[in-house]
Amino acid sequence: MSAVTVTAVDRSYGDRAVLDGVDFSVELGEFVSLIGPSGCGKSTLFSLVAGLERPDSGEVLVGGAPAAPGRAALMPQKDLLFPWRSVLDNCALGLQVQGVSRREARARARELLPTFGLAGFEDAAPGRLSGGMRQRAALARTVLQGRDVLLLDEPFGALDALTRTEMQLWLQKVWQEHRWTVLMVTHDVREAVLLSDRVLVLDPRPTRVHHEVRVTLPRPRTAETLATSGFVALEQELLEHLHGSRRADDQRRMLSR
Ligand SMILES: Nc1ncnc2c1ncn2[C@@H]1O[C@H](COP(=O)(O)OP(=O)(O)OP(=O)(O)O)[C@@H](O)[C@H]1O
Repeated sequence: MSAVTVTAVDRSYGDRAVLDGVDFSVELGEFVSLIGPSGCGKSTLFSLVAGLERPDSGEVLVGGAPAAPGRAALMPQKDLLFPWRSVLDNCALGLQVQGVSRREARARARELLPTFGLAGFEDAAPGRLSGGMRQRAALARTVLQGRDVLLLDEPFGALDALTRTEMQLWLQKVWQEHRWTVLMVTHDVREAVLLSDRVLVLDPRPTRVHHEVRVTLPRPRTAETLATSGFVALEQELLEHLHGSRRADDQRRMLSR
């Protein structure tokens, strides 16, 4: 059984079709990335998998059952840490919302924080953390919810290039240890290849998956992997498909004028 199955999903807003026949699946413990141009419906797709919205037609299954709130944990683009709560209390929040007592939620968060490089920062206010640390805290809060699937929406988009690479390598390490099932949206082709088992390219307006790349590069992938011919070839293949879909999108827009 797949962790996530999206079958023939359509979604429109008014008379505007955003998703049209989207099909894909994510296997248990797999790391899959979605890439596509801005505004192509990635966040809409995430809302459907998170069970926050329903498709007009088609089916979204998480763990074999229809998507519903509470099956997948969503880490939004902005970290949304509350400035007035400590790092520990921010991380515990996801569990408290599920009805876990504050004491128990804090204990579980305290246990996990060292893995996320946040030992010693439990009582700090989020404002004292670097950008990378804030993202690790937001990810800890997401992971702590103990859901079947993690949905990461451009988790490192706001970080500088050096911190971003560090965070990607760190995420790969903790993912290899824990084997969460991850579906990640990113605009960064390099990030997608570095982290994923498979990368799906979305063709916009209306959106569907139009190309899939399987990344079989051995793990752990390192900073050196980025320069290998195998890595560069995959990056190139994805860029060609991404630009191809962008060109097709421009043509469609020209024709509809
Ligand atoms: N609630 C809504 N009502 C009307 N239109 C919407 C709604 N939500 C999204 N849209 C439209 O659907 C399209 C897809 O939006 P969505 O946010 O899913 O794209 P995205 O790929 O996540 O964008 P980005 O990469 O910029 O974050 C956009 O054109 C957007 O304007």
